[in-house]
Amino acid sequence: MDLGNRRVNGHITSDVLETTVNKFSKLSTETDVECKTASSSVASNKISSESTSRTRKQYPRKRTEYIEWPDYFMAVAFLSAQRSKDPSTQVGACIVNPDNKIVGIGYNGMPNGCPDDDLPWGKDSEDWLDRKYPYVCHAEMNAIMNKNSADVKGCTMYVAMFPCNECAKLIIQAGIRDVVYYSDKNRCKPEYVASQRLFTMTGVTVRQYKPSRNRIVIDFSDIDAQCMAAVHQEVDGRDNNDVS
Ligand SMILES: O=c1ccn([C@H]2C[C@H](O)[C@@H](COP(=O)(O)O)O2)c(=O)[nH]1
Repeated sequence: MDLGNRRVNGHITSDVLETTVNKFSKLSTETDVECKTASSSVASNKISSESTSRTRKQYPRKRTEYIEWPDYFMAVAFLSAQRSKDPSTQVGACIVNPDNKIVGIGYNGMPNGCPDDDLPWGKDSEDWLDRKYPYVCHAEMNAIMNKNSADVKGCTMYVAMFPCNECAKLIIQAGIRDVVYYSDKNRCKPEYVASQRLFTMTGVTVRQYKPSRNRIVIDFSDIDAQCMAAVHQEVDGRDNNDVS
């Protein structure tokens, strides 16, 4: 069945989904009216007025403060960045397929098996080998390497920073077609000018993310405040016992 879904940047827009849902609910209401009309020939006035009110049933409306797809994916990238141990810049990336499924997440960090404490995290040492740059894996690279699907062809990458030239190469080679970034603070540096060149040549679309809200707060007490209070009580109790 053709649901009439429209895609923007490979994503089904929520307004289209809503229209589709409305189409379906209209269809079921019309069917309902037909059934009621047939039965009304044998029913009393009372029954027919009951059925009219039933066809106008008002369901509780959906929640409207839900986060939109782009905010959701960028927030996942930002949350992932919080895993980074880089003291100056934390970057996160989230790869999304055309069905709005997340297929890879990554943040900047040292390669697997390299202890975080044995490598430098600074950027100013005189000796290049004593800086973080030769060692750290970029968020984009990690997101691609961490993919949980066969490939990431035709996907969109949401990333906290405009990708550098090395990441641009990886993005292109992996078949990612769209990049949505948040910060462009480095864009005038040569390696970022190079990435823009590569993206333009290969037709990878790049756009800056404009958040529809300033903050997305994760509050563990949102779902079950009582549970949260109980957990705190338990932790406080344990702390008090430790002291005595
Ligand atoms: O496209 C990029 C560019 C950089 N990163 C990472 C690499 C480093 O850990 C930091 C940059 O450190 P600065 O101190 O800001 O020079 O960001 C990345 O993941 N992706």
